[in-house]
Amino acid sequence: MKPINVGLLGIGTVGGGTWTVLSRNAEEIARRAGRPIRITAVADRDVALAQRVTGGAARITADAFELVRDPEIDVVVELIGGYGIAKDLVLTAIENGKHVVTANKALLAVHGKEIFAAAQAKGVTVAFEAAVAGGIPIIKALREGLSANRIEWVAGIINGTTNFILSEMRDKGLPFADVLKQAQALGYAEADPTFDIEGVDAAHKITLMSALAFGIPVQFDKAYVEGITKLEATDIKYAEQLGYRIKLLGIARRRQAGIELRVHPTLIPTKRLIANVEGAMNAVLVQADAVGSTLYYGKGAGAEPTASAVIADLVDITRLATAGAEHRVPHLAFQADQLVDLPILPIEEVQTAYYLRMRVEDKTGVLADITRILADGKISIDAMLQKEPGEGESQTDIILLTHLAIEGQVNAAIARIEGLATVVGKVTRIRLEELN
Ligand SMILES: NC(=O)c1ccc[n+]([C@@H]2O[C@H](COP(=O)([O-])OP(=O)(O)OC[C@H]3O[C@@H](n4cnc5c(N)ncnc54)[C@H](O)[C@@H]3O)[C@@H](O)[C@H]2O)c1
Ligand SMILES: N[C@@H](CCO)C(=O)O
Ligand code: NA
Repeated sequence: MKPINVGLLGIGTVGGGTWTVLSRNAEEIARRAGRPIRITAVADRDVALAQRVTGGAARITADAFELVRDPEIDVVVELIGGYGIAKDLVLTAIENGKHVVTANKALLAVHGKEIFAAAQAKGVTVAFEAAVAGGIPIIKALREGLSANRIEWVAGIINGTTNFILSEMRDKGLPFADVLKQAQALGYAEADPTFDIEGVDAAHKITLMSALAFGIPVQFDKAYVEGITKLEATDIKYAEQLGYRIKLLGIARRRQAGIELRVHPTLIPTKRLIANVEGAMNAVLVQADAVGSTLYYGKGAGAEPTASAVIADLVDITRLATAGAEHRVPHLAFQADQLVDLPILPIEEVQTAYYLRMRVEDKTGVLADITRILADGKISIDAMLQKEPGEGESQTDIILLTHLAIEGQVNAAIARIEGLATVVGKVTRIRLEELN
């Protein structure tokens, strides 16, 4: 049968992996897709790299625009990254009637509305399994596998770089900067690693999952984003003593008043499976009304795991090209004219539990003052850890875990606690999710 012709934009980490896996498993992939899938042309500004990887088995160009307009190309795979040129390339490919596969979560989280609308109007597909949790088929699960359910929440460890950093810091006591360098060398980190460590990459991914889970538009600008750069080793240690691990979690949760969409370091009970996801591994936990909770685990970054998702999308598109466009699955799980505009709740209205650490003068009555302030704010305490002052010290740490509370009220209580003469400096506040 006539092969489907793929034009590959960018042959770096993921592009290289895609080339390798597609070459290695060509026969088996063709048996699944119904037709051979061939990368016939590659555009990379590093022409020498493209020649090295392909060994002359594809046409190479430095001009990506030439490739997205090439009438011989059926599907464009965009693996350049970023919101810049990638956006123009994807829109031009769509305009030229080509299906698109991309791993670019930044592009879709920020410009998804425009890109999906353009694809819908043109009758082509933009597939993005690789954009969320790399090789884990979470897009397919949310879009197809769980389509009977009312999804309540999605929570995931969806950035390999930060999970790798947190694991290595905890287990080996290695400094942050060294571990970040390792993550970059292993090909996990984004071109700009601040996207990883400041939580932006995870926010791109949870934004996409929130659209798929709740049938809302893609709204990255409304996500609350907090990374791991301010996390202190002391809190990782105290959390362990209380039976929790700290993970950078992306959370999308349905509430009465709207949707919570947030990324931040989070205490999770160590006994939960997801708390034991270590290194560059990713995991996504989905709570839905009929099936209950389901957990998806695997490699969220790296050349071949990400290529696995890119190629699965290529297989879907190849089958679709044969079967006819009427078999298309909606990009965001819900029909394009059925999206609802549920508000994204501001972070002050979010409801979660909290870990609070404060340094206090070791005097009687301190704890009573603190608990009174919390009670005034309708914040109840679930657990407490009070350290003995060190030899010759007059100050000590108090760590409190709260039950569910409204963030705005917790912030107000923290301000009052910090105003107490017996409380030294700032209160450290980390959110906590029981995930049950
Ligand atoms: N690396 C991962 O583990 C991973 C996982 C999931 C998703 N992603 C996403 O996949 C995409 C690619 O990431 P990567 O890690 O493979 O990046 P990379 O930097 O390794 O590869 C990008 C390639 O694009 C080429 N390129 C850059 N600008 C170009 C231009 N204007 N024209 C032509 N070629 C150009 C570069 O020369 C390079 O070879 C990004 O969107 C990234 O977020 C990466
Ligand atoms: N930089 C990303 C790549 C996968 O999307 C991560 O570390 O998870
Ligand atoms: Na995926």
